[in-house]
Amino acid sequence: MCYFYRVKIHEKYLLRCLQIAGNGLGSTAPNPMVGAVITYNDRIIGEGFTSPFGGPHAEVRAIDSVRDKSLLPKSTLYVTLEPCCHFGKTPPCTDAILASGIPRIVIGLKDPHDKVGGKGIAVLENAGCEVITGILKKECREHHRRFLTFHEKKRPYIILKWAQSADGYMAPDPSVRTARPEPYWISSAISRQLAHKWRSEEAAILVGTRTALEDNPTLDTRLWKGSNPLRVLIDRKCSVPRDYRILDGKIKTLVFCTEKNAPQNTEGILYRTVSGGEPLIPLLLTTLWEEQLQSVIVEGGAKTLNSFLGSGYWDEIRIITSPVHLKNGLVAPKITTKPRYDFKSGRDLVQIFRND
Ligand SMILES: NC(=O)C1=CN([C@@H]2O[C@H](COP(=O)(O)OP(=O)(O)OC[C@H]3O[C@@H](n4cnc5c(N)ncnc54)[C@H](OP(=O)(O)O)[C@@H]3O)[C@@H](O)[C@H]2O)C=CC1
Ligand SMILES: Nc1c(N[C@@H]2O[C@H](COP(=O)(O)O)[C@@H](O)[C@H]2O)[nH]c(=O)[nH]c1=O
Ligand SMILES: [Zn+2]
Repeated sequence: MCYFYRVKIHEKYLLRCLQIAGNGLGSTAPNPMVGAVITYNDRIIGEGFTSPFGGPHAEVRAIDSVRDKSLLPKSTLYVTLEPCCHFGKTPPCTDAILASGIPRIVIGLKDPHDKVGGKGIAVLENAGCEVITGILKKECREHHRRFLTFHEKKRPYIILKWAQSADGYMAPDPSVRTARPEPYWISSAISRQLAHKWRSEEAAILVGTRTALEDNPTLDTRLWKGSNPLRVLIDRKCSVPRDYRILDGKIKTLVFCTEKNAPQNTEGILYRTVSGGEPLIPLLLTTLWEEQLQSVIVEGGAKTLNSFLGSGYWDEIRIITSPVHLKNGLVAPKITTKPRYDFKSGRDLVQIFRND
């Protein structure tokens, strides 16, 4: 069979791997959301994606799903990321692959994890398997971008998100707001549901001090089915009252404050001290990395978003623009690059920007 035709076949099945791998979004971390497909005679005979953390990995689920196991020694395994070769919560996937007798493995990307990093490929090759790598590399990098950023840059993947009016404001003039702290909704109900879906896909959600004080936000996923991200609050002086929702302890919350203001940790609320003098963002990101948080969605306010933008610490921006005009208020951050893509969410326009 000609080389190019074979590459096309490999691409076709790796695309299917990527399609099913997305089912793991928001549930597999700290494991990557891998997709695996097994083919025999150009026909899919098994499929699997990574289980929620602690459960079997994609390769093992794909092998388990094959009805006629006698076909395995004549089949090909496709997988978006190099199979693991170390014991975590589950045994190495390379053991399961070798035990199954699968002779050919097509891998999208080498795993940057310290414990893998090419060792999985070496184990398979040393056992006599044919290993083909580098197919659909760009697409696999895109799919595994949270996991790759976490391991390669030693920080979480950062998404900046905000809603703005058609004339570029994130909040109206304070005179328009209620005395009680609560969010001022600019985006439509359907976009707010979308924002909760986005929250469910990330490991952490972060807001600045004034947002916590002025909105008293919950920062959960109540409008979507999925897990709540860990909440992160920047509050150097510990000025947010203890009876505010973000400090209710119902969702694990990290509060960044200066040492002299740090109260005792309580169940669900963990204080992380930062020195007053140093730039906060790099310290904060290192702490999130140490906490094994692979992604964070920053939901404002303007000052917080601008501090991420200004220091270059962002990977993705999601702006929801409503057709409503506020005329004045809190100015939203300004982006000079072009969006990667956009779409309508009800009456709102959603724009997605990327930092690469
Ligand atoms: N439309 C939308 O999508 C959203 C709108 N909002 C609105 O935005 C408003 C709040 O925004 P804004 O006033 O800009 O305030 P922020 O919520 O961004 O909080 C700013 C404060 O947080 C602390 N902080 C943030 N980043 C850093 C940093 N890098 N280093 C040190 N401290 C930091 C500082 O507190 P300190 O100086 O006290 O130490 C700073 O003054 C609210 O009215 C809210 O309703 C909020 C979120 C989303
Ligand atoms: N105003 C505004 C947003 N505001 C963000 O949502 C937070 C409130 O979250 P919750 O308390 O969980 O409902 C708020 O503090 C701010 O971070 N989000 C949007 O999608 N659209 C909007 O118009
Ligand atoms: Zn594995």
